[in-house]
Amino acid sequence: MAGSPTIDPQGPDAKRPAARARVPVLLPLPLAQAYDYAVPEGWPVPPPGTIVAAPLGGRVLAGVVWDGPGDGSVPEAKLRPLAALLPVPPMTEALRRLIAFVARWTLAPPGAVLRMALPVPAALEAPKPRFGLVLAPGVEVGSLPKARARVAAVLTEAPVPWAAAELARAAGVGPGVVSSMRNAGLLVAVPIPEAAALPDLTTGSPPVLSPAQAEAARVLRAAVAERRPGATLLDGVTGSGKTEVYLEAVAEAVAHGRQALVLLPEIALSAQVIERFRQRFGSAPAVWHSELSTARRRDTWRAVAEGRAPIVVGARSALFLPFPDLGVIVVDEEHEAAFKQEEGVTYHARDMALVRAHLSGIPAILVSATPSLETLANVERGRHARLHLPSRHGSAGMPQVEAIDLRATPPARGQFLSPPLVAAIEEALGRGEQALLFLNRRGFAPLTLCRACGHRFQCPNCTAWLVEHRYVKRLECHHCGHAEPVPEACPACGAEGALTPVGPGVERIAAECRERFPGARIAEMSSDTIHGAHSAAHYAAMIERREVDLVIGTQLVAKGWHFPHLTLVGVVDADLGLAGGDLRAAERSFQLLHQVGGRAGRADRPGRVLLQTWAPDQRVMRALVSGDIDRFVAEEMAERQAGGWPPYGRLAALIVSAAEASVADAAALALRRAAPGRGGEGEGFRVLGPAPAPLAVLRGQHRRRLLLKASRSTDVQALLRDWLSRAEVPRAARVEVDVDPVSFL
Ligand SMILES: Nc1ncnc2c1ncn2[C@@H]1O[C@H](COP(=O)(O)OP(=O)(O)OP(=O)(O)O)[C@@H](O)[C@H]1O
Ligand SMILES: [Zn+2]
Repeated sequence: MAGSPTIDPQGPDAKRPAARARVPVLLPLPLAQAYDYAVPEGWPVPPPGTIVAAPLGGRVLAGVVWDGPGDGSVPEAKLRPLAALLPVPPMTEALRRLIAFVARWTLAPPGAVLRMALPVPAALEAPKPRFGLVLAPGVEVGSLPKARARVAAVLTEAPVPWAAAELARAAGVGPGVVSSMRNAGLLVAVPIPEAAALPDLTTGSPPVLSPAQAEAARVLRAAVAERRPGATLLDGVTGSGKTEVYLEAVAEAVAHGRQALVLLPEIALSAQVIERFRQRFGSAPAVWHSELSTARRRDTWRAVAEGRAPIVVGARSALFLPFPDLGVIVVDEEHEAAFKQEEGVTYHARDMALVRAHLSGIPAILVSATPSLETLANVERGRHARLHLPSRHGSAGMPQVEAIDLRATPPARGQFLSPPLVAAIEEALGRGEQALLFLNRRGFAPLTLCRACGHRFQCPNCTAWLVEHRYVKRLECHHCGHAEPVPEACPACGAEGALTPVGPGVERIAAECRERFPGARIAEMSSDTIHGAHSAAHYAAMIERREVDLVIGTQLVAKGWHFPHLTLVGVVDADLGLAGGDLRAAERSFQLLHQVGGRAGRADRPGRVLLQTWAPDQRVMRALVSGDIDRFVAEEMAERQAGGWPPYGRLAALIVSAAEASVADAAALALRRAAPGRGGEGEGFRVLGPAPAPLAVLRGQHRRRLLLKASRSTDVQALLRDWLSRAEVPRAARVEVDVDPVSFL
């Protein structure tokens, strides 16, 4: 051993205490980085992904051992020790990398993203063991008095742990009998295993697919079976069976013992959709959305983490659930703006679903009858594959779409349904079929004014009119929730009885219909009448049972529903979505109206769609009438490309807000001055603004917007980070960053 260095165990090092292991822990708070913690002596060093409890200030929080070296800035002596290792499966590397990616992409602190992945602290605690009663060994049933014998008989017949109350009920005795038997040692408590059985997903039945459906299903099944990463657009007209096809991909994942995640816009998470899963698989999927109770969230989160939930159907936040072994991600209605979270971490769930699938090395399926231009551009670039279903299933054809030119056949004064639409409704009702009138505006009238002095009712907190809601007799702001009673007299001039509603909301259309079609049974469907999945299901069932003739609704009824007897769709104001200069106004209007129209004639009777418009020659109207989606997309793409707008360019918005207009202006100006490049212009990018946001005042906050417009190859995040670090924004102002904005309010 001569020459080799040796370590003297008695050397000076031995006298110092062994260096304590330290691990970085990311906590679910808006923190930019993980903090270091000491691993208490005798503990194994927890690997990245371990869910731990760690002290911060005076409290103890659940966090995740993070990747990479810690920041190392805290001297060892000051390092606080971990409080506990929590009894939950570790967070997978794919999910940790997703969190890091979302944080980088949206410029949100990683801890704020982590919070979305640890949304129910209660799920991280060990489930409390539950106990049930069984018969003590050796008890002679025959020797017991009558009441006790009845209890013993139940337990002999069904020797499983019983809850005391249930046992008493089953035996037909009072609860006192059970507790006295327990005290006497005749019954003993044993732990009840957690209700953890995997649902049986084999009893449902798939339909016989058409050749086109079967071919699409085959391709998707193969991708899932082989764990082939990459995204596929599954498109096809409304009612073509896209859902049936992606359910096959889900079935394939489940057959391989892997999990499947299906993301839906919150609004589409209806009982009807869940029922489709139940029918296909024989068992209900796990459901995840914002309305769940804490208990349901805790159970579902744990079931997912422990691999006991093979299929999860959820709104965008389901993207951050702790799947140990995901096999496929489906994003249904992928074009929906609702996938973008607008508050807090402003992420786009469709885009980040693609990231999660990529990080997990699994296929993603994007589903839509009217795909987003973003997705279509990715198909064009060869980044996504595409499967197309060309026609409606079975005998159902596409509905016939016609525009009603309001200039030629205007509604009568003070009314909103034109003579041709009224005639079509009468015909449909006369045939015993159902009609749907669509208007994407809640309430009775979007504006109230005084005929005497012209006073308009405006929200005191927002740049917005107050909307009259006649059933509750209130004027409401749809942005901040401000509400006030409708006054008798004009607050400006004092004139009485001079207040006039201007324009229609669904309540006003319903009123007009009640007058015009006195015998018709009318259902109004908007978020004023429908509170949550339960009441939506109630309405849907009434419509299915044909207890309703005429449905009047907002976008709540536009999507996903399948009502076989509904043959006529009337769009009250087809121009509504085109107002305002939003980049995506035409695209979104087309998608929405096409979806609404797609509710007509889905079964054996032909459907008809009537669009009331003042501009029948407008591009969107022509596209809807001709049904030529490809041409519309080509025209829209050409415009975006010419202007360098998404999907051919990139955008990021900075929204400045402050209680004082002058502070908002000063902050916006400071940002403008610090803008990257020369005068806000550089290689591949340009800063636009500041300008007052379309909602210049919202909830009492004055708002200004700046827009960074860049080429696709520009590193927008790097520009933004550098920009924000240099800008000296007054403390009283707030700056929000929205990368890839979807809303321009
Ligand atoms: N092969 C099939 N056999 C029997 N029924 C089918 C088949 N394909 C589709 N259907 C039925 O046709 C209707 C429309 O299908 P589905 O909802 O899957 O279409 P979709 O393309 O997802 O529609 P949308 O885009 O409007 O949501 C459903 O009631 C579905 O059960
Ligand atoms: Zn308001």
